Amino acid sequence: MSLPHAASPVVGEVVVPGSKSETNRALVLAALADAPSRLTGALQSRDSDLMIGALRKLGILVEPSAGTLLVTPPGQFRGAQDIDCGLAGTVMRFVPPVAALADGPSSFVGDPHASERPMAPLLDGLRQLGCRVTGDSLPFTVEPAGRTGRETSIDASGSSQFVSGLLLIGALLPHGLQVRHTGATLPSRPHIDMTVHMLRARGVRIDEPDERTWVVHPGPITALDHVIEPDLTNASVFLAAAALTEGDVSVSGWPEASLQPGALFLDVAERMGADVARDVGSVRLRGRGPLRGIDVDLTAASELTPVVAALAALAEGTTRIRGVGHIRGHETDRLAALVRELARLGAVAEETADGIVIEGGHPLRPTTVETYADHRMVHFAALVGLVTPGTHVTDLQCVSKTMPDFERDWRGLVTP
Ligand SMILES: O=C(O)C1=C[C@@H](OP(=O)(O)O)[C@@H](O)[C@H](O)C1
Ligand SMILES: C=C(OP(=O)(O)O)C(=O)O
Repeated sequence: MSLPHAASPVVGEVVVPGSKSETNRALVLAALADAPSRLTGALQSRDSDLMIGALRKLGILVEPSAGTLLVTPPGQFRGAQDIDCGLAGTVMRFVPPVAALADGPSSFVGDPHASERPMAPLLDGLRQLGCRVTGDSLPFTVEPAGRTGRETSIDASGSSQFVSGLLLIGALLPHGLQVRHTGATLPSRPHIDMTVHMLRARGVRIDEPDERTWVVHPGPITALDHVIEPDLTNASVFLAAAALTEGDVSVSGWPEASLQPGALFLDVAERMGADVARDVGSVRLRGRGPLRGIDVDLTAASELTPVVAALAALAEGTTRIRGVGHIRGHETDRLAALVRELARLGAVAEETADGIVIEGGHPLRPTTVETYADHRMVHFAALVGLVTPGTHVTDLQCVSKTMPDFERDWRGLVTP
């Protein structure tokens, strides 16, 4: 599948769909709440469809109604077989804890590569709460037997989603829940903060006695109608197009304050030399000539790595991305995938223990970029393709994980 080349600077305004992270949390919290909730602006994509499918199997009612989703929790969750997680981290890490509240065992399955994604710390956490769990990666089963524990100690250096998944159900456990992170590093902290924030907004009391401990007090999760923000990590792809082509792109609906780590892209782009104007309700990025390589720690926002890697390959000088070793466990081993595809494009890049170093400024040659079923590898390839005519991808379909209309919106922006 060929990707569009930008014959002139990319200029335009884009509206991106709802945040995957917020949508899937809002769905789970609505399922756990004490009454029905209405979600507005929810993402419609493979990951949100998988979340809805998984929750429906456990007995939750999700009904589209006038452009919103009405979510009705069941009186009692029911155990279910073959709950499909696809390749969605939020489904495989957030739904098993919900299944731990069901009336019987549940089993979970996923895409072939999903079995490579780390699960053991979350499943250990459920075991510490008293569940019987078979398996340490997909497929696995969760049996709620004897769920009386209150304290969990887990190593969440592989994914912040282990912490978020447990926190989501904490208030509904008889004695609440304490989660303690034992590992040396903790990625994607803003995503944990998003979980805590959304729980607090629903009346849940959570203490954070130190940087690695969360205490959730028992009590109801109050139903809340929720308006979901646009997905800022997905927005970064469109903004990056302006950075690369001396263009001018605005994203409307940009929240004034957001816990999404995608918002950190604006700082990265500024440091690389783009002009960013933050206005009320929108953000505008203008490219101002060649970008420059930077040394950047993306521990908090590792989702941005493929986009930043594309900019780095086309920037002057060296870019070092640190703090993202755990993305070897994302949709694919993203560090290996990026290094391999950058080499195929003629760029110079190497993996480090916790990231990637990319030497910019080497002329890229057109090639067919392998996507490894990873939506963000399509974003990477699309950005390279803007300035490298003849770039193709093996599979565009995988963008449907979070942005089914990516191809339409991208072509609409690049070749209006
Ligand atoms: O909780 C979430 O919604 C997410 C947390 C992060 O996971 P990791 O901590 O595994 O990076 C992020 O990369 C992922 O895309 C979404
Ligand atoms: C890591 C990602 O997804 P997931 O929610 O499947 O972990 C991502 O979207 O970049």
